[in-house]
Amino acid sequence: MSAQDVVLEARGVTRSFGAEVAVEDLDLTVRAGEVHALVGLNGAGKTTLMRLLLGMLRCDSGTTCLRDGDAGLVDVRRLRPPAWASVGHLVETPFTYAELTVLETVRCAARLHGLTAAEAGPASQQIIGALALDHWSGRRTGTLSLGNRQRVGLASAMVHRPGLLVLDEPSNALDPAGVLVVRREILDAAGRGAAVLVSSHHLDEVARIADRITVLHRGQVVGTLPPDGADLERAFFAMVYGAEADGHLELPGDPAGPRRT
Ligand SMILES: Nc1ncnc2c1ncn2[C@@H]1O[C@H](COP(=O)(O)OP(=O)(O)OP(=O)(O)O)[C@@H](O)[C@H]1O
Repeated sequence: MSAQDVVLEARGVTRSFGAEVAVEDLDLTVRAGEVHALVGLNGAGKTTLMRLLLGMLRCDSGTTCLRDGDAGLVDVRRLRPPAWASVGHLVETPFTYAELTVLETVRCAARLHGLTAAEAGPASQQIIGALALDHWSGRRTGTLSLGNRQRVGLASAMVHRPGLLVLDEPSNALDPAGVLVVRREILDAAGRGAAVLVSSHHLDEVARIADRITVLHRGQVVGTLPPDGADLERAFFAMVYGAEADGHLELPGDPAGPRRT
C-alpha cells in the first residue's frame, strides 16, 4: 500500500468539549480497499473522530483530509462539493425523511449524491433489495422500527456506491440477519475498492470484516489489534487497562476490574 491509497486521513487532530478532551493529537488513515475498524469503550471518542473526519465538527488543532481525485488529499474544510458525492456515511442519526417512503428516501439520497434520475431508481431498488428492505419499500420511514430505520440509513449511505464509507456502529440496532447483510455489503464495498471506516462494540464482528483494528481510549490511539488474533477481547482489555495510569479501570459489576500484569 502506498500513500496514494490513502483516502481519508487525520493528522494530529485534537478536539475538546469544554474541559473534556474528546480526541487528542490523533493520527489515522483509511486506505482504498480496506476496512479499518475503530473500537473503544463508551465515550472513547469514536463518533467525535468520525465527525471531525467528515468535517461535521471543527478540529481545535490538526487537520482531517479526504482524497479529491488529482488534487490529492485535501482539508475537508476546503473540499469541493463534487468530492462529497463519493462519500457515504451513517454517523449518529440515519438519513430518513419521516413523511417519505423508504424508496423515496433512498432515491432522494441517491440524487443528493449526484446520481441522475435514470440511475437513482434502479440503484435504490438494488440497495433496498440488498438490505432486505423490499417488504417495507412503500412504507413511510417515520413508521418503521428502529432496526429498519437503521437499514434505510445504511441504504442511503451506500446507494451511490461511494469510494469512502464511514459507518458509526452500523449493526447496532440490527437483528442477526441484518448483521450478516451489513457485513456482506461492507466487504463488497471494500472489494470494489472503497475505503471503509467503521466503528463497533462487537469485537467478533469487527474481526470478521476488518483489515485493521484501531483501539481508542480517552481520545487517543492506544494500539491496534490483529483481526486474526486469538483472543481479541483479552487483547482489547489489556490495551485499554494498560493505557490507564495505574493499570486499573473500574467496570460496572466488576468493581475491582482487571489489573495490569
Ligand atoms: N457535542 C458534545 N458536547 C459535549 N461533549 C461531547 C459532545 N460530543 C461528544 N462529547 C464527549 O466527548 C467524548 C467522546 O464521545 P464520543 O461520542 O466521541 O465517544 P464514542 O467512543 O463514540 O462513544 P460511544 O461508544 O458511547 O458511542 C465523551 O466524553 C462525550 O461525552
